[in-house]
Amino acid sequence: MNLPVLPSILLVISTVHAFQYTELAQYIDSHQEEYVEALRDWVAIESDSSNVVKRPDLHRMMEVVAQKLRLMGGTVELVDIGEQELPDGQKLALPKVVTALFGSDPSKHTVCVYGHVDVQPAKLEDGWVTDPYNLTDINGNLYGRGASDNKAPVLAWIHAVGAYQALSMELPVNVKFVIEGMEETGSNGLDAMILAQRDTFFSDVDYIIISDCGWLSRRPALTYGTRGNCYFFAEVKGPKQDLHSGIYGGTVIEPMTDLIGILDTLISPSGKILIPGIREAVAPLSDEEWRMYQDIEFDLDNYKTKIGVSQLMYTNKVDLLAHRWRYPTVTIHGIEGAFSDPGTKTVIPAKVTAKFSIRQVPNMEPATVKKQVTDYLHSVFAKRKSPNKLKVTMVIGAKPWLANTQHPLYEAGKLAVKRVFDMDPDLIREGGTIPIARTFQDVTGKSIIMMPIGGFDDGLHSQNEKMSRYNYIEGTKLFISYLNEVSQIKKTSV
Ligand SMILES: CC(C)C[C@H](N)C(=O)NCC(=O)O
Repeated sequence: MNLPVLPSILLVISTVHAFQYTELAQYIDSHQEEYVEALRDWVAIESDSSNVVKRPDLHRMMEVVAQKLRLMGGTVELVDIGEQELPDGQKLALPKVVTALFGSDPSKHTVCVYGHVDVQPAKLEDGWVTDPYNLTDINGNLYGRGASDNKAPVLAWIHAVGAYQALSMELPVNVKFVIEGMEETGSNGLDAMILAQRDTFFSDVDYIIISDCGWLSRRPALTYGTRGNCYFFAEVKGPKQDLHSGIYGGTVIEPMTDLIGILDTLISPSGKILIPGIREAVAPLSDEEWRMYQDIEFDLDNYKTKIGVSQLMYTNKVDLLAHRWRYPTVTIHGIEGAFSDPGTKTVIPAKVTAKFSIRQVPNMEPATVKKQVTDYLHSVFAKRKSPNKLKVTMVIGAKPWLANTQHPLYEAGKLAVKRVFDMDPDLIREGGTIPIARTFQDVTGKSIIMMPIGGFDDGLHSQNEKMSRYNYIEGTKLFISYLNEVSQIKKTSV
């Protein structure tokens, strides 16, 4: 006799959800300026994790995050993750990791949102049009270091929770946060913290959500893979101090010449990695992957124009996407000790250290890569019969991460994107690295989704990094909607 009532109950439930979203979305729109101001405050903190001089700013950044979450009534902790040993042996306190909890209803799913608030270095003289630490709105784009990577996405998650609270709406899931301050330099200390808290903080976490990446185009995306990264220092040491190149040039075997010589053996001009064993380890591209890449809308000419190059390494879409996402590559980032100021100093640098990295993909193993690179560089160096000394160290060894796109987390993501943007998302991989993604997966055994809100042209790590207001604000609505969709996932899904 109760049966006829059922459809009207369903109608009521779905109406309530639709109503909630509209109200929440309106709330977000009407608080847009406040959110931009919050981002301005965060961008103003020079939380550069690679510069030891900026470490006090980084500590302050973590305090600011913790305080914001405390003021919202979260259960917040600043977790001490110990010290970092610098190359000269000096010890430096790592920025504390902020953990927070909103809600602990055992009948609900618990999601853990991971993000970071440290940034890459940025100086006006690098070619920024605006002060990198003064958020500047130009035509709806918010320029500032860390705006997209990853301060706005972290704030968007916090604001999504805040909107539910402000409207006295119950959060559809329990929400935990893990916010760190060392992502850009390899997430030092975070692996150990996750391992230590596996059976406490992480024990009731069902799913992990990361929003530390970007869309491929103007279409929203869900990300199911990231490359890892092995970062190396190769130091060549010669004379006891720098020398005049006129007085001594031609008589000494120069460290820089040795270094450039060995660097030139890492990768061919056409992008072929020359270190034995690296290419052989890579999982072959499957037919299914090929089809997925083929189906993605991606304009190579537009890509070329955006980054300002006349020619790309590959001329077809599938090859280009595959080499961006799921093949390794070698990048030489810079040489410490080299003369790089304006002017014409005539010096023979006594000690030079090259910094290069190799992006990792399945089935590469950082420990194996470390040995392959070290052995190879020493063998190439030996052939030069140089009296100089070579030292190779791997300073970051982050593994790649790959998710199952059939998991209900991705279905929920598609529904949330559809609701907010009225279109289906691209399913993409990311060429960059989120060092902790794989650790989360291996240590907690939980499923992860990456839900980017950054634009395809945000200029991460580059001059004039930005986050558009549109992505920031609509992204916040996406997170609001996603929390609701995740709450609908059947409790049995791992
Ligand atoms: C696009 C990346 C995944 C963003 C991430 N925050 C990052 O920059 N990681 C370090 C890296 O070098 O990839």
